[in-house]
Amino acid sequence: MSKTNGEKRIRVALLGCGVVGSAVARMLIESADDLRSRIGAPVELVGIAVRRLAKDRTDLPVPADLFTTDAAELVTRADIVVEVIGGIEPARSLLLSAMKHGASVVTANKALLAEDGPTLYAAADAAGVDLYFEAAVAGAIPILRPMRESLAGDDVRKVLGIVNGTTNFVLDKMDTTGAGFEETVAQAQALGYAEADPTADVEGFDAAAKAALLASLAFHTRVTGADVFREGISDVTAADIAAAKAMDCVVKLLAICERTTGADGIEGVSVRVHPAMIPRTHPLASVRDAYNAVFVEARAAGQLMFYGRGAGGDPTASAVLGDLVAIARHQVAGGRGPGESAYADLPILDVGQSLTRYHLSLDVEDRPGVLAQVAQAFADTDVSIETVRQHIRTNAGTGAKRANLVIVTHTATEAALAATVDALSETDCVAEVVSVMRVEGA
Ligand SMILES: NC(=O)c1ccc[n+]([C@@H]2O[C@H](COP(=O)([O-])OP(=O)(O)OC[C@H]3O[C@@H](n4cnc5c(N)ncnc54)[C@H](O)[C@@H]3O)[C@@H](O)[C@H]2O)c1
Ligand SMILES: N[C@@H](CCO)C(=O)O
Ligand code: NA
Repeated sequence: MSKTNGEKRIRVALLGCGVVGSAVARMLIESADDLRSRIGAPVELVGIAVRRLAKDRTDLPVPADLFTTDAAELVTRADIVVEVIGGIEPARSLLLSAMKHGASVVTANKALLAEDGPTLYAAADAAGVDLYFEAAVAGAIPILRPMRESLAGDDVRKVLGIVNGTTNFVLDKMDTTGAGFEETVAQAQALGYAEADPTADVEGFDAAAKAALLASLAFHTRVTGADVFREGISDVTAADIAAAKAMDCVVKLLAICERTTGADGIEGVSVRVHPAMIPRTHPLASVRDAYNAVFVEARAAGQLMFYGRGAGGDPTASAVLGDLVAIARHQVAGGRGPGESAYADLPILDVGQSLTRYHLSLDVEDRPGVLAQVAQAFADTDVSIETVRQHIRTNAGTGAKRANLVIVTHTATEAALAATVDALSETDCVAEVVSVMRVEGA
């Protein structure tokens, strides 16, 4: 902290002035009086690092001379550095330099934290400063601080969530309006939900980074984005959405983090992100639009649910400002927030050991013995069938008949199901395994 006219003030440097950064700048300026009262000292925005000075930012209530392209210099003269640039570099170097110069850090950068969080925690420890990142997971929803603080005395067993607004928006629109995939992704981008490169959202990288952060905090174990089994939604078709509807289900991109015992008897952490069918009666099915929701199951607390806006400038800025106030209070009153907690150091379980139910759609011949052959492929690979439905289709030209078989399994391991799919592909009456989707929450 520095002093002006004998009054302590907290100098804030903002790195990045995009969707989130501009909302943070606006809130810092417009709520200055309230923030001062809540913190016990005034907060002064001392600079905003941008890539181009020439851009028109006259809509922001910020003096033009606060903008700079020299982020490296800016981080050396702040008490709190807020990073909303995104990406690995230069964000990481800037944050490490900020901490070295004594600043605490607020970041919304899940990609960086999921790749190299321990380096940032170590730098925060070495400098005796705070590292807060509530905005990095599920935007406005308070979920990381509840995990780091409120649940610190409990034993978290499972975290199940919808943590990507863009994909939820896309899947919801596909379900309710029948709109196409590309069209809804473009809409999500225009609304400020999607990342600059929507691949990160659509292919599940964004959700995987968030799952890694949630699992690390929940299970006191280092989990990186690369440890997370990941499938995105780009292969989800209108037929999958219709198949889910026929089962009274919806398709959601889920992040699933579990502390569980694998088939080999070893306790570990299972973290996966993939699309799954969930029953329409499940609370997560009613998470619409770009909203996010996270379920937490803890031994003593039981089930908890966190719900709200997971993306967008203002909601994300709300989480950033919350962190900023927490840190500023520490700077006024002394003390630090929690650092890294990775003492449990549990192994990351292979995805092959995770258990779920599956929905399979098969294109098969329509002749005697087909069902028996298909059932044999399941029996041989130790996967138990729960239901089978068959629809006969007649080719209008040739009159030839084919069947579409829809099979839902009982709970099976991912490894066993993969073996079933291999066996089906080698069964001569099966023309194609059209789709395989996991079924959760039933
Ligand atoms: N948009 C959201 O809903 C949301 C929600 C939660 C977290 N986040 C995270 O917040 C961060 C920012 O996201 P965003 O949506 O505001 O992105 P954005 O692309 O709108 O903004 C990033 C800004 O940083 C600027 N920038 C890039 N490199 C820079 C540099 N070296 N110096 C100065 N400025 C630089 C870019 O020009 C851009 O204006 C990301 O880490 C993102 O994952 C975003
Ligand atoms: N692109 C992200 C922003 C929030 O991290 C989403 O769609 O949820
Ligand atoms: Na959050």
